Amino acid sequence: RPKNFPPGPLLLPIVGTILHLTLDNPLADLERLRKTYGNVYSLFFGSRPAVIVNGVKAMKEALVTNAKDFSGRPQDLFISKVSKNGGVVLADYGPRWKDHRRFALMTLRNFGMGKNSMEDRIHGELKYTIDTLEKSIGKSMSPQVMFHNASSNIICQVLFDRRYEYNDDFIKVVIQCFTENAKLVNGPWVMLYDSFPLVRNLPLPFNKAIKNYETCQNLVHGLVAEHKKTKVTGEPRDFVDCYLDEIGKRSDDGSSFSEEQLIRYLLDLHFAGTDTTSNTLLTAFLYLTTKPHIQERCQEEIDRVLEGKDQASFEDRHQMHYMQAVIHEVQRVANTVPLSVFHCTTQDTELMGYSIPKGTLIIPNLTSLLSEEGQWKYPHEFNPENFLNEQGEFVKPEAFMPFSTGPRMCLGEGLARMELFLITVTLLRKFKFIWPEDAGEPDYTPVYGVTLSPHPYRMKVQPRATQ
Ligand code: HEM
Repeated sequence: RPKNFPPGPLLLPIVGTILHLTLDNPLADLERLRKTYGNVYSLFFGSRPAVIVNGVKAMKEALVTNAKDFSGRPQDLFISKVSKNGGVVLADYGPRWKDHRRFALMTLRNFGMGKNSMEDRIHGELKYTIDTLEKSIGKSMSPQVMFHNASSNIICQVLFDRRYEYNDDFIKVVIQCFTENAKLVNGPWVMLYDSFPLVRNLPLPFNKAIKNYETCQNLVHGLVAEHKKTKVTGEPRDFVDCYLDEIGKRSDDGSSFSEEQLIRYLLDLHFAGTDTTSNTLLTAFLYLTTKPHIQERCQEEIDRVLEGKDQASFEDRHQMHYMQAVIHEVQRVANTVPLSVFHCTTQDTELMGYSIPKGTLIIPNLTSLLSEEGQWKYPHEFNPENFLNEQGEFVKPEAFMPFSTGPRMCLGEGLARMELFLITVTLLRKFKFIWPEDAGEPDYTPVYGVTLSPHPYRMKVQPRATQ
């Protein structure tokens, strides 16, 4: 370890500290190491040094106070190879990332306003979700495909101005690729790829992720080609049109906006906006279905606040303290992006008194915040009281950072929060969700990957008597 580098377990030649991790799910090991070495410690993936950042204090010092030093992205990991360093999620800290991030935030904001607002798009998609659930009344159904397609369609409407039927081949292929890659990318084979350059050319399972990415790239390429044929300059229908207009505007200044970038950017946004939201919704309905007293209390609040209204609006959340607490508690236990997206130091820097050289891999362990002792009333159980004060009002503890923090924080947070609220409230208002008698004990342990997801489950659906 370099001088004054964060401590960590014994380093072995060639393997580094990799033997301290269970490669198919290292989360429990990372917690065990935090207990031994403190909130800032180091690991070596082969010869590559990494610093694991845990707990609110260290996370804020790194990602907010010293944001500039800690906002890079490593450029030589497997995922960067898969996406050929394009897009925004994995772009290194610098002008290309900044320009693209600003552009996406502005475009998402513009599509959030006006007549065909984001709320309308979400409610539009909810009609199909409701239809799917109505067809399942009296039977037990698996909600996986439904929630993946709903989240995917909401972002597809913003990106491509279109939605897909739930059995459409395009969307089936894309979602299959996304869900596979979400598990491959933080999985054991990729960990080996990132740690040991010698294995990179072997025909190991990580090559499937590259193929999946290429498949999606080709499909999206077709959509961009179609847009180019039909678009009218200055009258953007969606994100693709806005970006193509932007390429036109910036054609002379050596800009980083290009069609190749656009395709990777679309895949980034589509993936980042689908797998995360749908896995959080799956977690929400797993808990709501298996904890009927919580479901009923949400429904009482929803009925009271929405009495006489056709549909929920995002503004209604301010009158729904309990519902808000439940959704946030779902996000806390869902821990959907457990190790965030890996960061990297942009220059030699310091963290909690330790020295960290430029180029060090930084792993923000968001898991450590979401169950940090001292930050939560009930860190290790599902309990909406974690977000309620003595008066029963909704409060958000500072350790609630499922979207991370600082300049690289999730740029889809606003959209994701709106989706989670409107979808959960609308479905709970209309239906009662029941855990099937023959389904056995619910399994709350998540399946590990770059995103965590619940194990597949089934639920029964009944129309609500009040509807
Ligand atoms: C429950 C849903 C979601 C969760 C929990 C989540 C969480 C995260 C996290 C932890 C990061 C990494 C931040 C960092 O590196 O510090 C991230 C980045 C990102 N997310 Fe989300 N996300 C969600 C939904 C969305 C949606 C709906 C979109 C699409 C609009 C989106 C787009 C992005 C993008 C583009 C980045 C990269 C930002 C950058 O590198 O500058 N996310 N998200």
